[in-house]
Amino acid sequence: MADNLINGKEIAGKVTEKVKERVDNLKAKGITPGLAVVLVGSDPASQTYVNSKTRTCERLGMYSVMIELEETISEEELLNSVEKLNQDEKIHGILIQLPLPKQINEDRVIAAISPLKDVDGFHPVSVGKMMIGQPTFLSCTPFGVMKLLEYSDVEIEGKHAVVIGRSNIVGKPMGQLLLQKNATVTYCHSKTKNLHNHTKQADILIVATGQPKMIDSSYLKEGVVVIDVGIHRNEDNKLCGDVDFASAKEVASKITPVPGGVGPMTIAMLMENTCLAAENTLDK
Ligand SMILES: NC(=O)C1=CN([C@@H]2O[C@H](COP(=O)(O)OP(=O)(O)OC[C@H]3O[C@@H](n4cnc5c(N)ncnc54)[C@H](OP(=O)(O)O)[C@@H]3O)[C@@H](O)[C@H]2O)C=CC1
Ligand SMILES: Nc1nc(=O)c2c([nH]1)NC[C@@H]1CN(c3ccc(C(=O)N[C@@H](CCC(=O)O)C(=O)O)cc3)C=[N+]21
Repeated sequence: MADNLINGKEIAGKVTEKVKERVDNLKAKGITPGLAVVLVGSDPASQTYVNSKTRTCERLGMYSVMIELEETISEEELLNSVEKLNQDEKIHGILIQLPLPKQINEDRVIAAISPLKDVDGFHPVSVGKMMIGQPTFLSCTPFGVMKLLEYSDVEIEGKHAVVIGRSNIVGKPMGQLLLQKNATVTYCHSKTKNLHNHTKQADILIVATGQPKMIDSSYLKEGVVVIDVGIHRNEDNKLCGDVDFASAKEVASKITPVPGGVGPMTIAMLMENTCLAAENTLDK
């Protein structure tokens, strides 16, 4: 049943094509959108994402720098690097790859990013604006999921959307964006009782639990749209999501795979946000 697949890779390609046009327009005006990716330590998974971000920048003709810092760096040193990037006119977007090592307070580092360059949408100013429906940088993963739904002609208004997960970067903003499109939203999390009862009511189910293959067809209503945000790499280097794809695809009307679902969209939205950050400097 390949026909119920939501092809994130393909949709991300369409999104980045549009970004490319905007990049070309900006370049004609003398501005090259620039992204700085800060990577602390050498976690191989993080390295993969970071490489793919800088590669996509190159493909779109954007400027990108990768700043690699030692695992043992102090919070103060990291804050100094962030401040330098805040001041750097060639840099329009700053992404600090999470998680950070234990000695560093993530909240303080995120708060140090200029909200004008917060292309991840993690800064409290961006989150606050999103909550009250003002234009701002939206967190790339939930923003990417909204784009996936839009491109796949999934109706949201009046539908029951169930979000499993309530992290600040995925679950929480995800529910808000669906609410803004007039879905009825239920949040589930690790303390939720009778998870099946909630998920069985979902017309749209967003899974961001960080638990490999946790959601199988027993959690699903026939015809549900399933979006799998999860990403895990197993022993033999194969990727899987938080959804048991083989089981869920038999019941879902539409479903995202892993890889090739939400992941590529996260990167596409990061490019769009960086382009927007560069466009915003024109208005000043
Ligand atoms: N594709 C992409 O671009 C991205 C993918 N990811 C992936 O998405 C997934 C979620 O990421 P993230 O939000 O950062 O993860 P977190 O670990 O921060 O959050 C997981 C959430 O799931 C809830 N949860 C955990 N176990 C259960 C359970 N058994 N039943 C119900 N709820 C549960 C937790 O509840 P509680 O709050 O009670 O602890 C928590 O709210 C991960 O697999 C991650 O790798 C993340 C970012 C981007
Ligand atoms: N500040 C910050 N911002 C992030 O957006 C952020 C972060 N930190 N920390 C880690 C998570 C994870 N994340 C992914 C991005 C792309 C893919 C992606 O493109 N995945 C491909 C597969 C890539 C592969 O082959 O490994 C796919 O799903 O098809 C996955 C995961 C962003 N994150």
